[in-house]
Amino acid sequence: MSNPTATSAPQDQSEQASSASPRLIRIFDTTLRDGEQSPGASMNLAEKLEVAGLLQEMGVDVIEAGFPIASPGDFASVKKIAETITESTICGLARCSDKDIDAAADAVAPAKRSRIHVFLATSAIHREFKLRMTPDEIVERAVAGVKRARNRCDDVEFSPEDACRTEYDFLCRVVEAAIDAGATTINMPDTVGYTTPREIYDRFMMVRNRVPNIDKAILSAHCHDDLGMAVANSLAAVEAGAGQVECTINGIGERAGNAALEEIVMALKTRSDFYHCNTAIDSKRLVPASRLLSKTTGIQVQRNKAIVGRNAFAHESGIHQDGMLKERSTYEIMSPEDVGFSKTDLVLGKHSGRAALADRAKTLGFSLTPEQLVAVFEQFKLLADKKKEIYDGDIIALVQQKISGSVEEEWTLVDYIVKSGKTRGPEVHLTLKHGDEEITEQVEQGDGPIDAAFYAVEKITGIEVVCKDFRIRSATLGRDAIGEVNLEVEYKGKSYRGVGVSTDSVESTILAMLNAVNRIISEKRG
Ligand SMILES: CC(=O)SCCNC(=O)CCNC(=O)[C@H](O)C(C)(C)COP(=O)(O)OP(=O)(O)OC[C@H]1O[C@@H](n2cnc3c(N)ncnc32)[C@H](O)[C@@H]1OP(=O)(O)O
Ligand SMILES: CC(C)C(=O)C(=O)O
Ligand SMILES: [Mg+2]
Repeated sequence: MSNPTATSAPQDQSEQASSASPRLIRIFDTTLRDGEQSPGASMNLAEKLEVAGLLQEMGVDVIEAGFPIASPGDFASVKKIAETITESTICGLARCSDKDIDAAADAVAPAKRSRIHVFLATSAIHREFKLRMTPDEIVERAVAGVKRARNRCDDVEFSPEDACRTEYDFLCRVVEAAIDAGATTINMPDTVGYTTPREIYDRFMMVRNRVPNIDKAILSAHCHDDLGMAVANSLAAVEAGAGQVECTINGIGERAGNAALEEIVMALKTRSDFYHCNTAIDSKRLVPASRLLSKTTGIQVQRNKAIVGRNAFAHESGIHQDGMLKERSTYEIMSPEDVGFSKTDLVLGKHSGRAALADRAKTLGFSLTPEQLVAVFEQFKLLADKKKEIYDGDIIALVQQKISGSVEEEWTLVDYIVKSGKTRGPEVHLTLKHGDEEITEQVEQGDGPIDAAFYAVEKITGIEVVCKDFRIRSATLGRDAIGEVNLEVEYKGKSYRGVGVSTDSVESTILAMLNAVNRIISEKRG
């Protein structure tokens, strides 16, 4: 069974690779079949049609629309997709059994381009324990299945299930027989996600070198993610000459899932210098497709999921943000627009630095002086220690406090303790700083903790005011949102403003009050 003409260099059987033109890798999407085998991922007909429509728009070469014998609903949806989708090949799965193959053939018949995918396990474990068949019976059954499918459709894919745990000699025997029987694509699945990149590379090369009629079929990889290597294994198969990769949106699928389509596509695109391959996929549709599938199945992707996760193009650390602002390629190997995100996200948080803060403030319409930036940054870090994420509303509040509230800080807040309850009056223990001196007062009066905080500030600073207006608003959403206090006080017939922001509304009040007091003092001094 050796092939004397085979070379050891990877080459696609469908389109000869040349150093000048990249090799086209066919994308076979099985979201609607293997993906749907994911517990909790069942979709109804309308949902499947919507997903199939997006897959077509995206440029998927083959859509495996379902397993028609599985249920009348599966049959109906494969048929409807076959009637509706015109650009992609529509494929139906079948066991090597007459009724499966006939159902698949009937379901895909209306398609402009159709494929029947027959499979039969070949590994010793599956032969012995699941199918209870001898190797000869397997070959005979595979050949009969492929022939029956080929009688109904010109495009027949055969999968020796569990190929990656099948003995080399037997795998070659089955593959050769299936191609002789009319299979045009040979898919060698890693059904249980067991193989490794180097091993699958060797297996694909071995089949290409030893199966004499291998040039009559396209080789395909179908990898599962049980050990987290589905994408790496698929790409290793491509390196070994596979011309088709089977994958799913978001990597959904049986158990730990299949190779993620978006990762395969972007790896081939981003590293075209290495793989010298491309696909027909419009990568800008990857994020919309991911979102549609999550919405349809209710299965969300994790934030740090490659390509389509919310954090895939988000940077929080100051050093990275600074690099990104100077030159994007310092920390990004792909552009977010290329996969369908609107832009890079420089998330402001406790790891951010001045460069990102200044940039965000500028985007929000504030041009900060170096001194203002230092002051806002100090407040920002204090806030970031309290809050998980800092939103634009938080930044606006902080900047406004520093810009509009900017006044020499005669009195500053050191600390406060508030006690209050339904059955007891408020009690505020407040410490303020004046020059080098720290002054503490305990106040037990007022209609509530905010009123008591007012009294405490008045008592320590000796400045008694009449409150004319007091507004508190949440600067952002969420339980940890910062509260912004804006107040207007009257002192000796004149009005003064005060602004304070904090995640604690009592602290916002004290800061706003101190801001007003400092204005009064500053005006007194002229
Ligand atoms: C690796 C994969 O992803 S393979 C695809 C897996 N997907 C699914 O199974 C989803 C849809 N499946 C179903 O709805 C059902 O399993 C059906 C309708 C296909 C079959 O249901 P049932 O007839 O009740 O059989 P059941 O599922 O219990 O067992 C599978 C039978 O198929 C046989 N079988 C498994 N693979 C093949 C094959 N490729 N060719 C022929 N027979 C096969 C098994 O040996 C078993 O036969 P047995 O009943 O004689 O022991
Ligand atoms: C049906 C086959 C291709 C399969 O899904 C697998 O082996 O994982
Ligand atoms: Mg599978």
